[in-house]
Amino acid sequence: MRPAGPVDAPVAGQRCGLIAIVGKPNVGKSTLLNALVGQKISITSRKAQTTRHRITGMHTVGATQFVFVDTPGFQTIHGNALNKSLNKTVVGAVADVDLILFVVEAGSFTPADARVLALLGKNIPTLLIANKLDNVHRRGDIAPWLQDMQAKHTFTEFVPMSAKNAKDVDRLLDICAKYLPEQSWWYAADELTDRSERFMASEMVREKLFRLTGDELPYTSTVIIDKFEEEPPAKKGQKRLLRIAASIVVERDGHKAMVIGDKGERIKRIGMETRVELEKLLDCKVFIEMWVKVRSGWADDEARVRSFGYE
Ligand SMILES: Nc1nc2c(ncn2[C@@H]2O[C@H](COP(=O)(O)OP(=O)(O)OP(=O)(O)O)[C@@H](O)[C@H]2O)c(=O)[nH]1
Repeated sequence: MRPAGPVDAPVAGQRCGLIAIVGKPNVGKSTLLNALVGQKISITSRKAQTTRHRITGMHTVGATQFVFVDTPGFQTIHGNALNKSLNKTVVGAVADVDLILFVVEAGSFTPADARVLALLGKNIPTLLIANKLDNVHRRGDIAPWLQDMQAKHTFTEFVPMSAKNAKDVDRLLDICAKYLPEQSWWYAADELTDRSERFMASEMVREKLFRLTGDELPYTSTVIIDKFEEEPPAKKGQKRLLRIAASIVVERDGHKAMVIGDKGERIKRIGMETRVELEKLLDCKVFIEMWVKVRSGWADDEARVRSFGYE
């Protein structure tokens, strides 16, 4: 998982290291990653289990390069092939990092949180991120809750915060910096992610899909990018053009109708919102075509899960 080596010769005073963000579904891991990186690189939604891949996001400030890994929310309820693959990703992500951010909702600790915590070794410094503090109205309740939490695991520090509050996020970056070893940076200072533009496009479609279908569509739907072609700018001063064709794969005909929406309204909107955000993120013009395909039982079929890129 660690990159092969420094991009440049060692530079005195530089710090660089890996930070894993772990927690049960929906506690705000992707929101936190985006805030820490300062750009939207990981999708978020109100629906649990939107994140399926390990995403590396970078943030370089001063002499320090933070390299973040986002993990899928640890899923223990369903034992299908997709979920087994998700769980393996989480265990792999925490084995080899310099710091772990264990994210929970402030004031809450459920059996699902406990199952994730049980995966974390004792040797890697772990911060308890008590997120969504803005939802806690009785702040006095937090101190006794933190004491209970210390009895569950030896956390190096407690960080009550809100991933939506910029000051809290800056404070967390300062805290993280001191856990990173002195070594040369792995990436250039302006790199934000090691995922490809093609991957970012599929994630963006997936986010719009989840947001615009509300709770109706099961998380077993997925997105495949069938075409991703780049054309250089036609004239100087213009932007390059990306031609993208994306398929939304669902399990049933009824789900297909849901994604398409009345007179195709919903799929049109998914395409339009994806285009607007991708144009901003990738600084280019985007032309996107969308299709909906039905492949029943794909989430239960291990070979298919692999062929869709979930190892
Ligand atoms: N009020 C409040 N809401 C938050 C905060 N952080 C995240 N959220 C919301 O919590 C929901 C889940 O956030 P995500 O970032 O998608 O959660 P996740 O842990 O990555 O979820 P999975 O992908 O399911 O593992 C979204 O609706 C966020 O807007 C916070 O600090 N305060």
